[in-house]
Amino acid sequence: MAPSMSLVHSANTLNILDFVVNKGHGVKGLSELGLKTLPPQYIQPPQERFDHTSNEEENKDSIPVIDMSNWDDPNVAKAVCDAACKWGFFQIVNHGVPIHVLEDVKDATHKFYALSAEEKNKYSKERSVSNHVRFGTSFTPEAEEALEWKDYLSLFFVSDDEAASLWPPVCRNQALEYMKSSEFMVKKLLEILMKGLNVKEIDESKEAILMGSKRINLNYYPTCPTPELTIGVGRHSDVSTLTVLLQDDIGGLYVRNTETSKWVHVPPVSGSLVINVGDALQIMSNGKYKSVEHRVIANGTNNRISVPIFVNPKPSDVIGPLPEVVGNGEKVLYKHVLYSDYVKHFFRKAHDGKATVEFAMI
Ligand SMILES: CC(C)(COP(=O)(O)OP(=O)(O)OC[C@H]1O[C@@H](n2cnc3c(N)ncnc32)[C@H](O)[C@@H]1OP(=O)(O)O)[C@@H](O)C(=O)NCCC(=O)NCCSC(=O)/C=C/c1ccc(O)cc1
Ligand SMILES: O=C(O)CCC(=O)C(=O)O
Ligand SMILES: [Fe+2]
Repeated sequence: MAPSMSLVHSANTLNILDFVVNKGHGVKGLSELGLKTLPPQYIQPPQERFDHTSNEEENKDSIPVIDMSNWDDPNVAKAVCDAACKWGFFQIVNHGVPIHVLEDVKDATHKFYALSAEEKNKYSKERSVSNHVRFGTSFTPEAEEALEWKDYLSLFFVSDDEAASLWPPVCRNQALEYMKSSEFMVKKLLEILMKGLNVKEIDESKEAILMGSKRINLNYYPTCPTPELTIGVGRHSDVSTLTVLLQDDIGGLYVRNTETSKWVHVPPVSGSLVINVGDALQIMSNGKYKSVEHRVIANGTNNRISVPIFVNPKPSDVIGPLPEVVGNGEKVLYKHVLYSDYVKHFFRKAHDGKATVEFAMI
């Protein structure tokens, strides 16, 4: 049901956290109230806001767009490994994931968010029948001083049967199809990246540690009354091995250039997927491949969605620099950590840029 006018007029006195978090309206519900000003809970400290006055947007740098038509082309392998070392981010086109699968999962994301607050709230942390399915808002509201202008549905994949019984029916098949059709591409990318580290083949145990678990998030960034005061997602790096990100045509994702520290926009490219290195691969590669800080700005005129697949080690895996990488006597930068401990550490605090990986530093 649409929020009543009395609710709109009493927005100043509205208990924002109750409305957004407990009642399941999310920031989407807040956006649809038509607020003219941003609730104070969302006002980010100046250093976290996007500085439109700086020349960052004029920056001519951009992350590579790599054509994957020929997986066996050595130039393609070089472009992938170079991008993973320098940027930690690249976009791929002609990647083999059918375009209709990408369109379908974007449509399904809109359909999920079009459900009533009551329906979506059945999947909230408090009500969800499983912690493998979670609808939420911001990142970790309990730990954040300022909230992020974003809602999400996070789905941890265990099996088709579990997904069939637990995942929301409006988006379940489309999310599964996107994950399944990306699998070949992910495996090929990991093969290329491993070759670049002198790891000749991905045997069963390597495959498990690189891609033993998967999580898909359906992100929704509603139109914001004063986008310059808040943020869609704060500065962070992913804790995955690799992330496959599908974004729509709105834009707003920025990546830190590791050489200049400037923020570089990742422009929407029709039919492309954004690939980024996560902390687990940075650790396994002993820092050769970079898990790079990124963030998403809030938008004053459009709703935006994105659908990342996080390809991860299994929670029960112990990760550390691979023997093939540090066998030559190079300085070992990271210790071995239980992957689920690492992920819990990430989720228990607000986004804090590149600080998460300190958990694994020697
Ligand atoms: C630690 C996990 C995630 C949960 O294990 P659990 O046994 O079910 O443990 P808990 O239910 O006690 O959850 C641990 C904490 O993580 C929180 N959490 C549990 N899933 C979630 C959840 N999807 N969302 C945000 N908190 C959660 C959860 O609320 C809880 O916080 P707290 O209550 O304060 O102890 C476990 O499934 C695990 O190790 N998974 C490994 C694979 C995995 O999910 N990897 C994460 C890839 S995600 C990634 O790279 C980036 C994600 C990201 C996401 C949002 C961003 O803005 C930016 C980035
Ligand atoms: O929405 C985006 O473009 C990026 C989202 C993101 O960084 C994440 O979910 O980890
Ligand atoms: Fe991310």
